[in-house]
Amino acid sequence: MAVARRLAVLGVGLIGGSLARALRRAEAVGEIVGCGRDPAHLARAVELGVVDRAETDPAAAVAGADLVVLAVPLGAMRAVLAAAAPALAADAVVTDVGSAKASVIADARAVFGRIPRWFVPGHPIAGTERSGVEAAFAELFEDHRVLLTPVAETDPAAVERVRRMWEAAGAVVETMEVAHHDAVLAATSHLPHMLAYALVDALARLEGHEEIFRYAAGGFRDFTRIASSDPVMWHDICLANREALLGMLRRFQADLARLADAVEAGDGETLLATFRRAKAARDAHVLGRGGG
Ligand SMILES: NC(=O)C1=CN([C@@H]2O[C@H](COP(=O)(O)OP(=O)(O)OC[C@H]3O[C@@H](n4cnc5c(N)ncnc54)[C@H](O)[C@@H]3O)[C@@H](O)[C@H]2O)C=CC1
Ligand SMILES: O=C(O)C(=O)Cc1ccc(O)cc1
Repeated sequence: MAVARRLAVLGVGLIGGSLARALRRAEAVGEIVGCGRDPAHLARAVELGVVDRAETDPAAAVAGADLVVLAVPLGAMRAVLAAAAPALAADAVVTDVGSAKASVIADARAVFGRIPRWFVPGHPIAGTERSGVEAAFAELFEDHRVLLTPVAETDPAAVERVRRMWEAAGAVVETMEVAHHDAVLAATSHLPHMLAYALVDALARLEGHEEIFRYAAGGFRDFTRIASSDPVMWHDICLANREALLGMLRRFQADLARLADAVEAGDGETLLATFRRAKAARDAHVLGRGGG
């Protein structure tokens, strides 16, 4: 089913590239125009067949497009949207894929002086620790959730178009209130990334860290995979979702301090109770066992 005549993807990396691949595979779009800063990366995106045509100027990329996806790091959203704004077609629907939503909405308000009715904030809850167009694949969003966070000004017809786009890419779309989205993602995604980065950094700064990493077991690899994620992207997410993330970090600090106290005091009961609670919660909610 066609979702766009011409799709413009601003930022042809892991997410923009995967979306382009998925929509092409579904034969859901006519032409796909990619936009980025680096001509070499763009040439590669064309060579790989991810986009049909590439532009380094966002205005040139969105000209004549009826669907525009902003897929740049959060810190670049405002500048890219501002550069594209003068060339947006009257019938264009614009959406984004940023990992935090209030900041992108503030960016749209800053660029247009209000939240445009055709702007639909969105976030695919799917990704990997890799980045760049080489890492993009069409199946990335299959059976994964995409959260759309429309505001009072958003046109329901625009939300519907973006919903159809993600469904064509194989995703399951839900809507969520903006602040709630940012609070939930701070807990489930942003905090875990901070913990993985902090753990690897702490160990990497220990004397003899080569030996420590050499003997790291599977659990360490599982827990720290996401510390290989792009530092600039995560710098941007932390700063864009500061308040919600800080709340989770402070809460976690207090819980970790309680665990340290239990270790210091030899308080096995507290340790066992914590581990049992965590195992039951993970088995139920993450593994889907035990009625989660
Ligand atoms: N990586 C992930 O797992 C997920 C990322 N996101 C969000 O998706 C967005 C993109 O992330 P990825 O695709 O992972 O990053 P990426 O690094 O793979 O791709 C970003 C692309 O944007 C381009 N870019 C950066 N600054 C630019 C600028 N000023 N002007 C034009 N192009 C620019 C880069 O050259 C690159 O091609 C971010 O906002 C991120 O928060 C959302 C869900 C998952
Ligand atoms: O690699 C992983 O496991 C991720 O958690 C990917 C991811 C990164 C950022 C998002 O906003 C959503 C998903």
